[in-house]
Amino acid sequence: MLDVNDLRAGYGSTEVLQGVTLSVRKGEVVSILGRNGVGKTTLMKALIGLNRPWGGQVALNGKAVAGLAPERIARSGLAYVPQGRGIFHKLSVLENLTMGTRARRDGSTTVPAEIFEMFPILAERRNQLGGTLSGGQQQQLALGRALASAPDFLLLDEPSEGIQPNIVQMIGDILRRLAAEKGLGVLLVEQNLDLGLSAADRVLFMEKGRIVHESTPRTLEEETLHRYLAI
Ligand SMILES: Nc1ncnc2c1ncn2[C@@H]1O[C@H](COP(=O)(O)OP(=O)(O)OP(=O)(O)O)[C@@H](O)[C@H]1O
Repeated sequence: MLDVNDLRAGYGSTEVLQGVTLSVRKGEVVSILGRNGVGKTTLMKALIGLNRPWGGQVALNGKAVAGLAPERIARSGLAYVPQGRGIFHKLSVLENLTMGTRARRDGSTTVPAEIFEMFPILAERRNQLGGTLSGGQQQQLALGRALASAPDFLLLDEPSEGIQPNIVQMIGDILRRLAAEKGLGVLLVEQNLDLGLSAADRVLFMEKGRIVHESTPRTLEEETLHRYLAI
């Protein structure tokens, strides 16, 4: 579903992504783990078009999307939950969710009812300003907004950052469900090993702008965590 080949990107004259190659199948959850600064966020931004790739290919459902504007990539079915959530603080919960529908391919601007079923707190607080929600509620809003675009594929950058363990677990359960029931492909960048391992079918380790190791959560060896995460 998502095929990335030899992707390169950076800032100024510094190449951060030095040839990332990976693929994620329909219905699969893949985690990317790696130390601070190895390029995980840069990878997310290059995939969604916020950083223009310097080279390489990105294909979504077989369609080449590298170098397209973020809006066009979003309309191709890729949704992004950024690090820090990126919600609109001065807009209501419902308005935030409606922003997500802008990337829908069917032109609908109605927030799907299933988003409120998945996140009951968003239904309860639909008229409240985004900025007044707690961190965990904002993270649910960011995920709900991404899902409002009815994507085929979801990118998440550290969704567990700064939120309570019970919400982290809820997000992990939802990602698994979306993959299993809707066939969504999910690529997740995480520092939180619990979420990164419990939600994933496969785990990729990143170092110096490349994917250097792959494992399944079940077969992962402690030595690998030590080597790539210094744990
Ligand atoms: N806007 C920017 N301009 C210049 N350099 C940047 C910019 N953003 C990131 N970098 C640099 O690119 C490298 C990779 O950063 P990136 O944020 O992708 O890493 P990361 O693996 O996501 O780390 P973290 O877990 O800390 O978010 C780092 O050396 C960082 O300092």
